[in-house]
Amino acid sequence: MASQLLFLPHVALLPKFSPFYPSLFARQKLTLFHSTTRAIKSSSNSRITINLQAVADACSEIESNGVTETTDLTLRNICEGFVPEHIIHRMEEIGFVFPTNIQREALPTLFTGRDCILHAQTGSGKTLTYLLLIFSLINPQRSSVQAVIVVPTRELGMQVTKVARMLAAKSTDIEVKGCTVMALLDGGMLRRHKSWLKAEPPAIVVATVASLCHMLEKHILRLDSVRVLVVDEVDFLFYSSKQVGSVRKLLTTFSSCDKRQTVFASASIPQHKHFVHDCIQQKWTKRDVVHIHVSAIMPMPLCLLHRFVVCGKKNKHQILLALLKSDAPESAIIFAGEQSEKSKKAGNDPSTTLLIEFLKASYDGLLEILLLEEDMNFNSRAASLTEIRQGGGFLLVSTDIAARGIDLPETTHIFNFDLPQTATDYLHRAGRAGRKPFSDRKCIVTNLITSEERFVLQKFENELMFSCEELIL
Ligand SMILES: Nc1ncnc2c1ncn2[C@@H]1O[C@H](COP(=O)(O)OP(=O)(O)OP(=O)(O)O)[C@@H](O)[C@H]1O
Repeated sequence: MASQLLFLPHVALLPKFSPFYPSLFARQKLTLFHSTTRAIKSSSNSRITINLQAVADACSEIESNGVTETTDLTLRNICEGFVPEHIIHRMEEIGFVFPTNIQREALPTLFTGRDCILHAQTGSGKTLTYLLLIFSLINPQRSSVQAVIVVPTRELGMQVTKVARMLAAKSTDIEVKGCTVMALLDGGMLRRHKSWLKAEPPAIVVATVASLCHMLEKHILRLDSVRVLVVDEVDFLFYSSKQVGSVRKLLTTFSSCDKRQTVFASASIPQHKHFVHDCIQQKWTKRDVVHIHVSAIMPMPLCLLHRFVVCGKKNKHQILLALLKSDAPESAIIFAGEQSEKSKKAGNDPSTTLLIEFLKASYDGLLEILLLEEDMNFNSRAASLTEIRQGGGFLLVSTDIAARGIDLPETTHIFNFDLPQTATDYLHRAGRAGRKPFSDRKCIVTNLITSEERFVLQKFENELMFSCEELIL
């Protein structure tokens, strides 16, 4: 570990216009971080180089200096008295024993009933955080919808539903009424859901915005009894021109912030001060909403190593193939850009199709080659993810549809075959790897870029405060 080098820009060198520019408190922590690190070497390219072991040491020092404490506190210690015993028992059976930083920092505040914005790195366990709050509040004896979780995609909805159902499943030795969880997602059987909602409303609904609003507009579902409303990947929903109107309506017209506890979650909340201000002004949350920002000085998980390879458009496929051979990932996601309207009109094949065809013809490794993209029908999309979750290694070729929230912990490598559009997209794509909270395994993010794209990658590095090393093949 100590031999790995990591580059972290000095606070004075961070671009102030960056949406990820840290708050004053975080800047003070970053300054403290720099001053406590002895492994600083001067560098000519406006960056300082820090030994990774020193980073880890300095972090725990900062953490014990008021950010988080490293104690033997368990999730049970935090949840007892709030979350029913059978849920705590299930949680431990599944293997969730010690809290991650966001769980340790957020749960005590959530249990006081305050609205919260959970802002923490990818793979840091935000899902379990808000689910534990939900289980602390709902009463399975009551036949009404008591918690709603809004997600941007069907895939993320299925995943959250699965975790909620796993926690709610009755333990064999404990007799309790089970709590029902409905997945109300785009592409689902809405007619069946209508009958279910009328006959016996589930306690928890996990929904995509369009399906949820459809049910609300048709008065098939009401939010009167909802005690918690969670919006996961909140920045994505607010920045999506298709969904933002419905999300606002959901937060203010279909229900009122005074009558519910509101929780927003994401690894990226650009302009977060502005967002908190909007939350209060627009009555999306109560006035005393708490912004819980974990790892404010480092939005990117430390377990990710970033590198780039400069290549021409013509040899990109071959370089990818060479990297797959030399890196031998356990499982990998290859991100390709979405096809432009212009390219569609010209009758070109999308980048994803070309990649899949190339890999099927040339890759002779053991990993299964799979595709996930918006243009596939919902059944094929589900089939790809089911295949992945059945085990065995995979090479998933995908657009940004797989970049948000999808949890495939066996992913060790990310390849940006095409660079993402924004630093936020980079953060979420990269964050599909390195998703085992207590593992010190390093995962690799590789960017295949042309020499002209180097400055775009540099911009992402500055905004997200990480550094990419060049790999010369
Ligand atoms: N306390 C815990 N102990 C062990 N593993 C945990 C714990 N909490 C969560 N995990 C695991 O960590 C992984 C990431 O969790 P989760 O999907 O909630 O991350 P996230 O913060 O929502 O990430 P993203 O921002 O990318 O959506 C999951 O595989 C989950 O099972």
